[in-house]
Amino acid sequence: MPDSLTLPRIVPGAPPPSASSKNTKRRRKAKGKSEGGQDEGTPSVVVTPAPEAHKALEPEEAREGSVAPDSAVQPEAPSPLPEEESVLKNSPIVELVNKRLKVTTKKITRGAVLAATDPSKLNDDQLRILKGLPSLEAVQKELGEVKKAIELYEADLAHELASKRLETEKTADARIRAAVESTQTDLITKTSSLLGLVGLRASFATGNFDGSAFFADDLERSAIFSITDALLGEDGERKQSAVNGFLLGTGDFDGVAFSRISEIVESMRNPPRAPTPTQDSPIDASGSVSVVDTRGYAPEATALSGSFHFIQASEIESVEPPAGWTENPIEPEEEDAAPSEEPVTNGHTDPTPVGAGGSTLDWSAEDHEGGGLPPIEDFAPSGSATPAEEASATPVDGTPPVEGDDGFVATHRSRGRGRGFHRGGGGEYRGGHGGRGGFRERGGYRGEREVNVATEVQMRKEVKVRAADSEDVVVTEVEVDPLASGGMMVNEVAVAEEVADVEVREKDADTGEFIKIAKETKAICDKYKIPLIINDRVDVALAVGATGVHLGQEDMDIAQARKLLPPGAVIGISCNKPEQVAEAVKGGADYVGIGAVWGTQTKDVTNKIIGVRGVGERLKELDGSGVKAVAIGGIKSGNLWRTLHGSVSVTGHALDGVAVVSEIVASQDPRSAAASLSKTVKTFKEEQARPRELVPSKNDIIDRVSELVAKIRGVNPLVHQITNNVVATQSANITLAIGASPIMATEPREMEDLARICGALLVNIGTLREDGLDGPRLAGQFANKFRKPIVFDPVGVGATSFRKQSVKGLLDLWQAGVIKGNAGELAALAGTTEVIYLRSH
Ligand SMILES: Cc1ncc(COP(=O)(O)OP(=O)(O)O)c(N)n1
Ligand SMILES: Cc1nc(C(=O)O)sc1CCOP(=O)(O)O
Repeated sequence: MPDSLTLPRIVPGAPPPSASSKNTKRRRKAKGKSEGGQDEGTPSVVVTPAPEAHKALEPEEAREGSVAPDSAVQPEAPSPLPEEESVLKNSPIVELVNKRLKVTTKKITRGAVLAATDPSKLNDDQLRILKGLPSLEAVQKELGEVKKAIELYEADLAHELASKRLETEKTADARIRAAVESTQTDLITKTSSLLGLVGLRASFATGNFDGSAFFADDLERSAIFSITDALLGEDGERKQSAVNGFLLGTGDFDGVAFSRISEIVESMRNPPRAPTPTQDSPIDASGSVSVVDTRGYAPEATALSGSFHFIQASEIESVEPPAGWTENPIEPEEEDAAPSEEPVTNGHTDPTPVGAGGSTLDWSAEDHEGGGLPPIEDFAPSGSATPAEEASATPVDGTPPVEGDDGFVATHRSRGRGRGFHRGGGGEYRGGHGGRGGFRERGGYRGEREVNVATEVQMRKEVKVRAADSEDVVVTEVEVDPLASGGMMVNEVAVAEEVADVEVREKDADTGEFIKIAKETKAICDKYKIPLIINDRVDVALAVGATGVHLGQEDMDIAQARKLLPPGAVIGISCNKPEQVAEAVKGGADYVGIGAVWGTQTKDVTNKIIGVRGVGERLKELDGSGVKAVAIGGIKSGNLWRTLHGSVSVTGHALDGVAVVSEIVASQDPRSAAASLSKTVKTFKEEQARPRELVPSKNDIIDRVSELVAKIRGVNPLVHQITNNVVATQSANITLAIGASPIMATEPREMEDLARICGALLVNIGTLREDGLDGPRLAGQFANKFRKPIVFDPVGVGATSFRKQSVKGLLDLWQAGVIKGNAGELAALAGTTEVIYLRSH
């Protein structure tokens, strides 16, 4: 029981209570001390003056132990809040008043004792005290009221503060709850995205899902493919960085920001739905639509990615020409015109067959055999936003391209009729062993592929085919399907007509079967006098008398293979890192396979995807060695130009060829695919071999400039400029002054249309911002696609890492015809500090 309840109740006129026990006294003393109550010296019997006898006791009196608590009048203070109770204690003012009250009460008590005494027995002092008793009682009353007022005020204040605190805490709680919920939701979304991405890996691997419609470019495709590899791969660090980046949304993976990777994955998970067709809708009543990706396989019910919704042809909006534009009719695809494949950007591709009566110049027409840029006369004249009438596919005057060495050469895209490319020189036959084989028929392979990709993948046996041009190394790879009957008729033709050599890459078969496949392939190679390379297996190469072997980094070393193989055998080795290339040179390799350049669905690539400029860094290691080089991984006809041109090293070392699997294997027409690739490689090499006029004389320059200006005046080409906002006005005026028309557009959605109608593109990064990068990304890709020259001005590239990264990203994506820069900018691009060094000395 609390002490206060054992305290004597002060009852007016009551006899004094009995003496307290020692313990009670001690307790009371302690209590009194702590609460400002009576001390031991205070008489325990007190009598309140008569006038106050009826008055209910004040709470303070109860608290002080002078009354039982339940007799006290409770102040009308708001009831304390839960937290308030525990902290209620007297404020210093109340303590002060209490002290005064205590002293007054003591005096009154003493006075009360005197009042009960015979006045004649009192001395003067006592009489004076007695006389002052009423005033003391009045003071006590007043003090009691002051105290009550203070307490009420303080209670109010405490209550208000507590309410505020409670409110603040509630708001903070709600905020924390919301933050936790949103983090959880975000985490759940990201985790499910991540799982989706992992699921997608399986789809990529089986070729079940191409995903092209969702990538803005090959860099993005590569990054998505390689992040899926990283997530499932052995490299813990890379895996961790993929997971962290994906969940945190910061940083980048193989050059693509994680924020963009999440965006791609999300758009794959929730692809845009086509609007419900209405009368005005571009989707016609029959539901016939333009198809985004001719290689995007329609999903089977067994889509591996679970939560992924694969875009259906029926969901894709047909693209309407912008209002007010005179769009030339899109002719039905010519029999020999391949559907355009690159670049495919977020949901758009260019389904218009180039040169099939479309509005643009047809650089890729067969007749434009010499490649390169067309003469300026062929540029679409400007003056109105109406796309120009189709210019002649053949340069009007039959003159060679204006800028022959900038790498923009028409890709031969004809398919079906097999016209066009003729193999120059034919391959030097280096094989020579082995008997006849005879491939079994491929038995409806193409039909199967479309309906059941997984089965096709299981059955796929890869044979790689080398460059069309005699001594060159790899260009293409074809497929042998030992399980189907009928052999390799289609690919045999492809091999015969278009490739320089073949590599058999067999991953499933046991030795006996491998040898059988290799023998059959060799029979074809022998028939067409094409070298045969065996991947990984020296024993199989020996067994069939192949021309050579291709070794992986984990396979037998070159020296060992050399000992086992006959003299003159060709030995190639895969290299992902520059030091591996250097090692290959030392080890005596005949060629290196550098990759993977781009993302690929053909193989689980565990190494870094190096991009075209990464290839250049590796090619540098081959300078002066005589060792040949081919690039491999994700090479398609659509990115072959970029691959070849973009990979030339800073020392001028170019690829000798490229190795391609799926571009031929998965093609509807392997022979044309091989022809297209071969022609591109051949033209590239011719361009490389052409002597360059690196430093034209001053007079030459003046002559050529005046010729060019005259031509520009005659044509009035539209020049698309993405430039910095400091010089935009001057650039536009200068463009007008020389007789061309500027169009200063940065909106990504305009880039494809502009690339079709413009004569050239300028990209200047002077005031570029992160949110402005999509424009130049797409502009450059489309300019490459439509063979329009790009002038690139990497303003201040060495100054900041943002500039460096942006320029790297752009140059990894498209091929500029001219890079214009001052010494420092060019040095920064070349990765040298020479200029800075000179300056600082
Ligand atoms: C020309 C060429 N380059 C690289 C490879 C890859 O070979 P490897 O590293 O042995 O990997 P697998 O092909 O065995 O998966 C190649 N086969 N050809
Ligand atoms: C077999 C192979 N080796 C690679 C490497 O990086 O070493 S990439 C690759 C697959 C190439 O197939 P595709 O042309 O279909 O992308």
